[in-house]
Amino acid sequence: MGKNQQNKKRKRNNNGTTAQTHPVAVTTTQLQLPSPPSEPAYASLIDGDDLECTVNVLETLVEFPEELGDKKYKDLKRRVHELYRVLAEGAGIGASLTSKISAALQDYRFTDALIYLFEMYERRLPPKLGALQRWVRECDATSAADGSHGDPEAMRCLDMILRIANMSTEKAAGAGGEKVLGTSGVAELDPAMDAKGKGKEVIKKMEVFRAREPVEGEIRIWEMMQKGTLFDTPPPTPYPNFRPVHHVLAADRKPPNLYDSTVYASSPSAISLTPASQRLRQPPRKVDVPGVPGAFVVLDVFTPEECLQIVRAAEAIGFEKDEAASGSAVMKNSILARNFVWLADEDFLAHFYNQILPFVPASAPINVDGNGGGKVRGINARFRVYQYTENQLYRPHIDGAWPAAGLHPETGEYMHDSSPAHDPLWSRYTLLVYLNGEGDIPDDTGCTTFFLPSDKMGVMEARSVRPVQGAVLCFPHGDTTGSLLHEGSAVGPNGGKLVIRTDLLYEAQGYGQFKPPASVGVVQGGKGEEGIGG
Ligand SMILES: O=C(O)CCC(=O)C(=O)O
Ligand SMILES: [Fe+2]
Repeated sequence: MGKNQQNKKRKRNNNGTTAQTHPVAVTTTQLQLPSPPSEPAYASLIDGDDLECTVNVLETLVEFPEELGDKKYKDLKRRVHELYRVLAEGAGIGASLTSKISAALQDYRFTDALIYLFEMYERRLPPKLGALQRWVRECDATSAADGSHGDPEAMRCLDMILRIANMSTEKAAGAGGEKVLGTSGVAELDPAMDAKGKGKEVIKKMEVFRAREPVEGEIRIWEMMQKGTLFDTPPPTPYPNFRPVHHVLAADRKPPNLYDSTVYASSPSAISLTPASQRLRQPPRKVDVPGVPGAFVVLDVFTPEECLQIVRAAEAIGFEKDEAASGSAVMKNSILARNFVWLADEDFLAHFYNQILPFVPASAPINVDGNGGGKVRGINARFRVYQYTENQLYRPHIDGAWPAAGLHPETGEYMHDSSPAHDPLWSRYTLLVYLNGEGDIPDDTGCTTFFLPSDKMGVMEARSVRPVQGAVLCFPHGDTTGSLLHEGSAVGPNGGKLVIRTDLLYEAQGYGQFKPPASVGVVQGGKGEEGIGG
């Protein structure tokens, strides 16, 4: 028995009971006859020596933070993180600020929101991922097809939200994260800005990133769709090797939608994969996205012919419209793409996974709260194939984590979360497969654009990635360290963009109590939910 446990036992034996008290009515007379407790009230739950010992440990770690790199502190770090949140929320500061920020954003009171956000940032109060995602959605700071960005005040709020989201990584990342810090350890407001944050450019547009220059052999799928040449002969109905496995009525979607949603499962021969010997450009290779930590493109994962087959299936079966019917998801001015929800078959998934496996992180990063660390295990079978036409976009958001969708092995029933309880899988990275590229999308439009805090408070860097046919863009999402704020930027005149969104799955078992927040990953879906859990 350890010293502290012995102590605890000794104290209990002395009293005969624990010091736990029950609420009793107290009269003035009783108050005049105090019997001072021999120990402070916390003795009932935490032993005085235990407490002292804990304080000592924490003091030492504050003095020697490099020690925290050791794996043995995983549990401690997680608990401290939870304690900090409880403290902040218990004092009512975090909770009330969170709701004030939400209310201000909902009412377009961006200046008020900015003040509360700055307070949250200065106090270093850690918000929950769900709150961050909601705020980002409420800013609705969408840019336009001409490249102009959203309301400058909304963009400034986004900038502050990003800095709040990055607080824990700044501390954890040391030098790597320091670029957003001012001399006091907290980024400072730019003196050139007035109280409303006006008088400065909000977005610093960086050069568009091309993972590769245009090459021979690209298939202009959008052009074919426009010209009516996607199919040589009218496609058969029902479309071969695809079958509906799940249908949700518009009103039952979360949040309610104006349109129903159907999931179509493919069978193994649905997409015929190009034999290795006939692949013109291989093998796949990885290119990091400059200035966007954690984001990279894997080129030539799919051939142009494979991309074409996917779009043919989606078009023949039908892209569905997607518009939230009520609630805050009825967004202010965003125009959303249409989508086709495809539950990919094992063969296709295995091919996709093998193509990207050499380039993806073998294990998920461990967050400051101790979550993460699970091994990479596969790709989420639930694909959302999106089709954006001119001016359509996907407003800025942070993607949420998702479970592994699949079919029940015996009943064949669609399961939103198909991984067994003893071996849970959750996503950690977003995968975006570009089905078309340069030839179909007018110059520098229709990119996936990341927003990052610059070294000036109130100014964000916009870093756009140009779609390249058959390439896959990968980046961290959910509560993974370094989750990235991004948008599907508006497509220019006469253009069309086709892209698949899915996720990279990691083991969640045994790595903290990782579970996505309630608003994330538990919704069934289309784009309406994406602002929350996309
Ligand atoms: O279309 C894009 O470039 C981005 C799509 C996206 O962010 C998503 O599906 O989560
Ligand atoms: Fe996204």
